[in-house]
Amino acid sequence: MPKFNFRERREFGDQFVQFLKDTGREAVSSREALRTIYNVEFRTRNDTKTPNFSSILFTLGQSGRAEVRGDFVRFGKVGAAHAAPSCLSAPRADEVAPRAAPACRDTDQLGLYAHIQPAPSALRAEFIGGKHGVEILSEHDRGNGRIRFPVTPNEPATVSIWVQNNGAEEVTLLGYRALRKQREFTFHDESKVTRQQPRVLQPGDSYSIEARCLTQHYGYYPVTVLFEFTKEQDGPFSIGRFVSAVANSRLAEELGPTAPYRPYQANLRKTVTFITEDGVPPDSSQHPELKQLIPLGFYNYPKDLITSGWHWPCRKSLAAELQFENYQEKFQLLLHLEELQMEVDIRRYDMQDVPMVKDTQNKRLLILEVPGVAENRPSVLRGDHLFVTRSEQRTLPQLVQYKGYVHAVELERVKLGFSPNLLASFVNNLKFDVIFTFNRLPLRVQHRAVELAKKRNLGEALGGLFDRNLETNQEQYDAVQQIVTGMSRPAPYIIFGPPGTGKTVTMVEAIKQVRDSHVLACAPSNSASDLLCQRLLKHLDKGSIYRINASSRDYRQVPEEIKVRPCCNWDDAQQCHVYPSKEKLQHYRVIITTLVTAGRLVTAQFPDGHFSHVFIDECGHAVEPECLVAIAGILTTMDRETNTNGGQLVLAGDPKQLGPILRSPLAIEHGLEVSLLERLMKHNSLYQKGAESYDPQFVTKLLRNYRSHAALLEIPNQEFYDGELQECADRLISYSYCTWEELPTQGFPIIFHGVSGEDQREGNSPSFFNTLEVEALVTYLKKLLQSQGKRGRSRISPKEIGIISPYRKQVEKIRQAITKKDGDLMKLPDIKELKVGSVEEFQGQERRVLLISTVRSCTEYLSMDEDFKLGFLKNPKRFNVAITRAKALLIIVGNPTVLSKDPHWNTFLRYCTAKGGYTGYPYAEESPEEDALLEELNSLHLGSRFPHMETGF
Ligand SMILES: Nc1ncnc2c1ncn2[C@@H]1O[C@H](COP(=O)(O)OP(=O)(O)OP(=O)(O)O)[C@@H](O)[C@H]1O
Repeated sequence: MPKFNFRERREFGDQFVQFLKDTGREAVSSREALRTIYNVEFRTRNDTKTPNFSSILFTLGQSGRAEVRGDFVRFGKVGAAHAAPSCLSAPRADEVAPRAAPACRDTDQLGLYAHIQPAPSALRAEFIGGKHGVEILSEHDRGNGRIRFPVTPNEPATVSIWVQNNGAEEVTLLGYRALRKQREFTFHDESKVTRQQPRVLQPGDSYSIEARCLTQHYGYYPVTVLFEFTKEQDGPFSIGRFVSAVANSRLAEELGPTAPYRPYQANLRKTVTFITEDGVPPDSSQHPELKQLIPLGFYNYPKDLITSGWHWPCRKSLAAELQFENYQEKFQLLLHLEELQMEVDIRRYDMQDVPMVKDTQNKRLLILEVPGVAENRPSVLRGDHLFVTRSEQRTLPQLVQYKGYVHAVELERVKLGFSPNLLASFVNNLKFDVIFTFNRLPLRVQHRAVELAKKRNLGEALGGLFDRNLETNQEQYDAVQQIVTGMSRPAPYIIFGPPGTGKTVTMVEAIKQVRDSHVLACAPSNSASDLLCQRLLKHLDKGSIYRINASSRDYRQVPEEIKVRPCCNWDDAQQCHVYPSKEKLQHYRVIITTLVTAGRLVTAQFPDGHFSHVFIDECGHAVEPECLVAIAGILTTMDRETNTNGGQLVLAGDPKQLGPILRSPLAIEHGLEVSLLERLMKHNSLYQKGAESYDPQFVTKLLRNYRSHAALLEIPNQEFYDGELQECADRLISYSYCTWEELPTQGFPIIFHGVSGEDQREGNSPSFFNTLEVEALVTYLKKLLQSQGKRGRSRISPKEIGIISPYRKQVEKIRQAITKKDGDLMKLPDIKELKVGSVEEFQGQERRVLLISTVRSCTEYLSMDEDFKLGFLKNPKRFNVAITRAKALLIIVGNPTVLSKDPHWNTFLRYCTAKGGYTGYPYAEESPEEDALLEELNSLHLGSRFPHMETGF
């Protein structure tokens, strides 16, 4: 190997950068493209010997002349050596709670916060940096201390790592070792260097060490290697490298990142004055039949909420216990705080210099590509708006900003209606800077709801916030009878219990039985509202049910059953969801909406007493003001003297399943995370357990599980339900996979398939994906769907299978694999009915077979910051929901090492292993020796702690 010292390599690097500029290619940022230019053009210009590409790139990185992240390279000064990529400045990690999540439902949760990577700390630079002239080099250098090479299962792959002394004095190599053992890796060197048998490296010497990887499984195998040295006057020192081998299947390769991950860049916009020109909204939002009689205020937060730093009087209001007196004030403040956080968060999606083109089908619309919109990043729905300014005018002190209304969202692009002025001067590919906004409507209807609650004196309907002296009725009725007779009024009736115990079924039965009624049935998400509608359709005359979708809802996501028996507000002629007049709506016995869309009924001002019942399913999943949207202005409170016909509120849910989704850590800290259901059950004596049971006048606890095989209930029962849950499922279904040939152990219908995958990200999406897990899922799906009806097993159709993944990006990749990449699966006629979604989208749902891909995997270990890596897999409620959706078979695909760091997942993993359900990548619990890794790192004289160093950049 030719010997070049650091200075020489840097000079060659500088020449190469100049060469790129001279040939007009300074903007090339793909590492592989640059390597080709270097090898094919630059190196062959003359006969001079040159260092290899990896080593000059490494040197440019070291000297602060290039930023290298995976395949992405940017030349130019990046500040000090090892400068951090310009990571986001806001929101800071400590500004958002790890458990917090965006307010938009049915979206990926953690992914949103996953971008908040700790900056690549100086400690990492210190760990990987060359010292005393000693460098570690490899052909497979990927920058930032990473050496990564491909491997094929069952074929050993070997790469050389060079230890090179570019200094002026001799140094001694004392040895090298993997910090965390990785059984796939072995290391070899000619002299078998050890402390007892060290190797002296004279100035200019190189010494080669071979890293060899052999694996039987597809996977990502990372190992952190420490090279230890000593030098006469300077004493001992060490240099680290993150070595990894990757065995990818073809599918995994195809699904890999489409663009290098670019984390959010702080926006550099200066303060300018904007003149706004309004755009053209889509038709349906202009002339609805349903008149808007109660105006909806804007409820903007007071501007001084930011400037005064919400010290006083906010803190006092927040700290105060919730009373009916402060009900409105406290909830409105919490909603303002939540909105402030949403404003901070949405900024990361802003774009600069993006072209728009005219829509060829509708010349009045412009098309904007928005990468990430398909996965709700940013969440953009029909009727929402955004602002654009002309990029070339960016530096002007006064700017015209054009408001564009979203007419349609199609995959990665949106169609926008702008002012005629902009259209008149528009030419295709004109570039714009884009500022996204979020829809404030959900916040506004919640503000109005808490205001109405106060005005209409709903204190008692909200569970007797201050008057708890309600007469109790000791008679034992079952839940349905209680609801039918309305005995709990004015207090709400609560149905609660573990998953699959029939809460929704009980609610549907009660709705069926309440005669002479007008019912509003709601749930927080579209999917749970659809479920209510689907179940009601089985029992009620379809002419008596009406499902109102928000005008922004994508019709393609409405379940077929609701479309086929048209009982929803889709208008074929207008091709949009419409709001019929109040008079028409009053004829329906049951109206079903999401909680937020119920606000539209409030605005329409139905006559007092029109709605006799409000049923809210999955109530624990909504913040209290959100529940209130479907109550305040809808139900009148029953009063024994003045209004005996007052309405009945029925809430169903499980406080152990998913709670409300919030962004603001302040709002969470001060109670917005506590749902109405949870607050009533925790703090209201009516709903507390008496000596033996709950008072059936107000509450029913359901404990018989009609959904799942006993093996599936074991862990949730033990971890969350004190063993009270009883197995009552129909065994024809729940035992239907007990003899499936793919089960590691017959009779135990759970497969825990260990995959040593890799966390990946692409483009500007902070969400993670893991293509090796997709590969494993696809293999199981084929086995399930292709070999049907064997060994007494009933046939299964795609609609009886569900796949859950906590990350939006993984959901997208799985869908792609099933419907576009895998030739066998995409051919299946009903494959589109196989639901793939986040845990949120599966709350309340069930499938005969359920697969879960947990995504997060080991990356470069330097610390064991498992908290960060696990992210929202760590949330017990999410864990509980995910593993309780299956009736007969549950398959988990994930990394056991990572999952075992969470107590619940670890219990589950141990359980599966003990029962013989574990398969895939061989996994053994970590030895205490491995757990001592952190201590060892801390003893390397590289600083006192190693937080967050494992994350890839
Ligand atoms: N009394 C019953 N007899 C037989 N099957 C029942 C009974 N009650 C409910 N089921 C069935 O049990 C399953 C779960 O019911 P349901 O969805 O209502 O439960 P849930 O408590 O709402 O669940 P989750 O908490 O997951 O939302 C459904 O398949 C339902 O048909």
